Amino acid sequence: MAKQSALPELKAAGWDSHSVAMANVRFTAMARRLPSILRQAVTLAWQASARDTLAALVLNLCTGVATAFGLLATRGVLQALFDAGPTLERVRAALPSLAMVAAATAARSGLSIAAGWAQARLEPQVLNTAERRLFELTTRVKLAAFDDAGFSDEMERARNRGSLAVQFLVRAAIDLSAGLAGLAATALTLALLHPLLLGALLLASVPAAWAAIRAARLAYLSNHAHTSRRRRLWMLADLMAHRATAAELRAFTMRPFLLREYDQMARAETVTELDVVRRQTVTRLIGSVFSGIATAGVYAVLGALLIEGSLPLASAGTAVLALQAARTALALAVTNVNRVYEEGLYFSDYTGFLERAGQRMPRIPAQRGPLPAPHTISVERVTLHYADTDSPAVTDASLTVHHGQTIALVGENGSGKTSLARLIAGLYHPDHGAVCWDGRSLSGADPDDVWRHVAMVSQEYWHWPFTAERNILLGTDDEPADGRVQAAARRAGAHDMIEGLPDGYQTLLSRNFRGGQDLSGGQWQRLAAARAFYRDAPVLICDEPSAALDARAEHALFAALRAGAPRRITVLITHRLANVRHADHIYVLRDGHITEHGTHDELIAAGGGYAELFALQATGYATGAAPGRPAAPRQANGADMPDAARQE
Ligand SMILES: Nc1ncnc2c1ncn2[C@@H]1O[C@H](COP(=O)(O)OP(=O)(O)OP(=O)(O)O)[C@@H](O)[C@H]1O
Repeated sequence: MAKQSALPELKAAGWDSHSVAMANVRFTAMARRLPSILRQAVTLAWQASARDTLAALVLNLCTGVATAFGLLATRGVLQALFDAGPTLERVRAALPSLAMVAAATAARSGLSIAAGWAQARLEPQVLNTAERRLFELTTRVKLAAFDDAGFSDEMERARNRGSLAVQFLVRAAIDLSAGLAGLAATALTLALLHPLLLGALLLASVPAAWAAIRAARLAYLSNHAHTSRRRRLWMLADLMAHRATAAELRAFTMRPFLLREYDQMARAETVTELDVVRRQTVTRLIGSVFSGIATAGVYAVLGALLIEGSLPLASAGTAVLALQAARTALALAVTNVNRVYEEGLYFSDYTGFLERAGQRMPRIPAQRGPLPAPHTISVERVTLHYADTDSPAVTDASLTVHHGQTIALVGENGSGKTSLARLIAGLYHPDHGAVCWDGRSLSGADPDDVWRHVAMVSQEYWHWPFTAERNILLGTDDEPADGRVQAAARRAGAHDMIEGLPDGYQTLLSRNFRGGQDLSGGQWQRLAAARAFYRDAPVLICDEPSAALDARAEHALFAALRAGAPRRITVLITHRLANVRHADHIYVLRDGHITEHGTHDELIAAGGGYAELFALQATGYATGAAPGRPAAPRQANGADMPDAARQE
């Protein structure tokens, strides 16, 4: 019996309902939507490059005019050839029209090539514009938005398919303009030959257009319904083919489990896709049958007009050619109506995301002048609730810290230390209470203004795939010439390690690129600390800055932090309590509440939770040390510290 998937069912997110509703609209409503999709596509293309958009559209229009011109010239040729008289004279009489046919054909080819060139130039510009607009928002939205699973899903759809859809949509819209121009040209020719033929042609176009739009809708609906499953498939594919997971996957013999999960998802996905393909094929088949019947009807009308004598033979011959050209133009138009509609649906994911991301932007206050570096940070009875969680991560917490002071946040896992630090740094805003820098609430400040003053060594730092030097310079536009990078690396104990890399500071730190190198966890952490030292910000937040460091590096790092402390406000989070003894004030958190606070000595004397945890750790280090008494320091002095930890 097949095993059940170990992963929980995915729920549809609330934000999704609008696009489900949109995708479920009826055929007529879809047809009504097309002009608005086209308008948006042309607007975007115009913003990317007005010149190339105009060129592509006008050149396609001119191609259509050349087609009509060519067809009407053909009628002149046929009229001359079907006239009474000797053959040579008839051919001679047809020559001017023949020359016009040749000129129209050459013009049509030239114009169509030029239109293709304008379109080819336009497409990458459109993609860049669309992506740039997306990334402007994703790098600016409130951090809290990323806690909402729906937002991440939506962002993924907009990023992976949505921005590509913009490019495809513009391509389809311009191809559609070419198809429509061709269709208009042939329609005009037919209308000039006999108005009844035009009506018949328009009727014949309906079934093909219906089939195209319905097939597109089916594909979108299926894709839409399975985004979550596809994400899970990609996630599994990533887990099975990634350098970072390769070792753990083997050590925990996870291969059968992951492959089984993959099989289950892939099977369900294939069944769905085949179902969509079957329904699309049936739709296209019905469309083709009706389209064929309608075309036969058009030729029947043509025959009737000819027999009745209301259409001369030369015009009938031209009408046959025009109908053939109309079929080609119709096929182009219908294919691209299909594409425009389909891409328009994905495009709505993109525009919808832009709109909703726009609503999650931080509120920039009316100008109050730049926020100066804080002398005092006060946290006033703050409570923070993450999205989709039942209980708050921080509850009614208050603290104050002044320039030159170091505070430490300690407590068990999940007690709210990182969350409180994020509030202090203005990365999140509290639901209740306020975080104030010199009396000014961060909720009313420009976030960039706040972060300018903050350096952060976070618990989960990213391995940025840049050179070692750029990893330290991150977030600055500095030209690294004055030795400050090396000085920061020395303070973080990273200089010797970087010098030992094949290209020193210019070594690319990513194995995804040729010649790139990777670092150990501790080496990356030193680099993260060097980045914070380089930034030399007035507020320094260190969240478990030494979790991956060896004892010597850890000692050096904390010595460097202490040395620089008088120049800034330092917020320190660590589970190694020996490192917080020097803090001016220690706050102990439990379940989001500050349960104790004071200096190390005060907290030890109080004999509460901090004293208990400290004693527990101390006994682990000092064999024979009595619980409640600190362990002997691991380094009596800084003599064997790497680099210049005592430089600050
Ligand atoms: N982005 C988030 N979205 C939802 N819940 C979160 C988020 N970040 C943290 N939490 C939850 O908030 C609570 C506090 O987390 P926080 O990371 O602040 O704890 P911590 O004290 O720093 O823990 P640790 O010592 O393990 O780093 C935890 O219950 C955690 O699951």
